[in-house]
Formats: sequence, C-alpha cells, structure tokens
Amino acid sequence: METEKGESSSTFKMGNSAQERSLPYVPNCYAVPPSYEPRDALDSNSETIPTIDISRLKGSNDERRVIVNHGINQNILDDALTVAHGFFELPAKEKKKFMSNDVYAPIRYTTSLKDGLDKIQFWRIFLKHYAHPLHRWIHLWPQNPPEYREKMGKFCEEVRSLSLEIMRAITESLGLGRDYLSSRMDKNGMQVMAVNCYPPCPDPKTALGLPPHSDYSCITILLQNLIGLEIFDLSAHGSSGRWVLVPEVKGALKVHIGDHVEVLSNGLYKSVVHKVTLNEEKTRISSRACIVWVWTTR
Ligand SMILES: O=C(O)CCC(=O)C(=O)O
Ligand SMILES: [Fe+2]
Repeated sequence: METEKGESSSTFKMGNSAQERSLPYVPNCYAVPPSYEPRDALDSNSETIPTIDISRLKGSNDERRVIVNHGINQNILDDALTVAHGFFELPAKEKKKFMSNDVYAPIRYTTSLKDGLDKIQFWRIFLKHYAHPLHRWIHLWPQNPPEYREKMGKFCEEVRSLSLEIMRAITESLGLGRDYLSSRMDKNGMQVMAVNCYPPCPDPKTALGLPPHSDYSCITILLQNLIGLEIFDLSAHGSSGRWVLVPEVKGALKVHIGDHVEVLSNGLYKSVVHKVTLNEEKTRISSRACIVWVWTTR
C-alpha cells in the first residue's frame, strides 16, 4: 500500500525507510522542527574551515606526502568511496543480511539511530563495523562488492595510522607526551567505521541526514564525496554561533575532535558539533572512522 505523507515513524522500520524506497516526498516524521537545532544560526560560509597541512607533522623524508599531504594515496580514498557506494547499490536482500538494531553488533546495516524509538527520522542509511584489530573483524564485513574487504580494509589501516599521528601531536601539545594515548590504542583502542549513504532528498530543507551531535570518539576522520557536512562554530556571532559548511576539497580528509579528547584535555580541545544536510539530486557517501580509547578499570 502506498504511503500517506503523515504516516508515523513506527511504519518506517529499517529496510523500509523513505530514503531506501526513494519516496518522492518527505513524510512528516522526517520534518525537523525549528526547536531541534539552532536554525537561526544558519549562516553557512565555506571560507572559514581551516585546512591543515598534516605533512608538517610527518618527517620531511616521507615520500607519501608528495601524493597528498596527509600521506594517504588518492587511490585508496577513491576506492573506499567506490566500494562504499557499491554496497549501497546492492539489492535490498543483500544489504539486509547485515540489518540489526543492536548498537553493540560488530557489523550492522540500518537507517535511523534507533528504529521505532526515534521521534524524528533522518535521511541516512549506514553500515557500521568495527575495524581494529582488522584481522579480528574483517571476516564479518560484506563480501559484496567483491573488493569491499580489501579496499575498505586498506582505507581503515591508513586512516588509523594517520589518527595516531594526529593524536601524538594533540597529547604532545597538552604536555602529556607523544605516546600518552597512541601507546594505549593497540590494546585498548577501538576503531568504528561508519559508511554513510544519503540518497537524494525531495525536500532537503525539511529533513536532515544527521542531527546536530558530537562524536564520542577521541578523534574522527571523515571522507566525503560531496558537500553536506556542517559544523557549528561556537565562537561566531557572540555566543549564538553559526553553522559552517565544510567545503569539498579533493583528497582532503576532515578531522573532528571527539568527546574523549575534550574530556582528556579538560575542555582545551572542544569536540565538534556537526550535522549533515541533504541534496536534492545526488547521493552523498561518507566514510568515517571513529578512533576511541576504551578506558578500563584495570
Ligand atoms: O556524513 C557525514 O559527513 C558525517 C557523518 C557523521 O557525523 C557520523 O557518522 O557520525
Ligand atoms: Fe558524527
């Protein structure tokens, strides 16, 4: 039976969401009310996101920085986006093999954060999987597209070593020494990959791909094929802040400070509030790695 615009969110179970079905309208349960985010602060300006040349953190003999300055070969980035896109192009039956609402599942395909519980739905489909240590998880990843494991695995490894490099610089800047976090990341570290797909949305002003949030990670590294990510610049306009659109720069990776580092640094580093806006014509793909250090009591 075809749907009515006002159908309730409980009818949008995963596998059956408006974005997976390419509905030609935005159902009410996707409409983000103005109170949900500081829309008054909407004043996107892609000029003000700083670009950091990460090669200055690396040894100057590092040949890889010639290719792109963060040291990750452009082919690895392109391949990661290609296999991610390939996965979302698969028939529903194939993707549903990974469908789960269990947030602790080592791999899961789903739509909203918690189907049936979230009051507002978001125009995102995602595959989330653990990625460190790679050999422990990779056998659970999709075998379709056939190159998914190899290409996404390579991306995860490269992004992980880049994250450790950045983390060394952060803890050094805090006076904690270069290895304070990075040395703990092998045993107690986690890497969670979210491969996100935001299909075209018939009314991008009404819905969001993801609501404003910060990541729970130490740091997050993100690769996108299209603009859509916006970050909240707290310091702008007095205390009212503003949303800033992150520009698409070929080969550039986005780095967010996550909640763990905000806590670790007593607020010297702030975790970044961000959200995802939508596009009427194109599918947006992003792959993001959350690098987390899991505190243990021992
Ligand atoms: O798709 C994006 O650009 C952001 C994704 C994101 O914020 C997340 O997965 O936590
Ligand atoms: Fe995020």
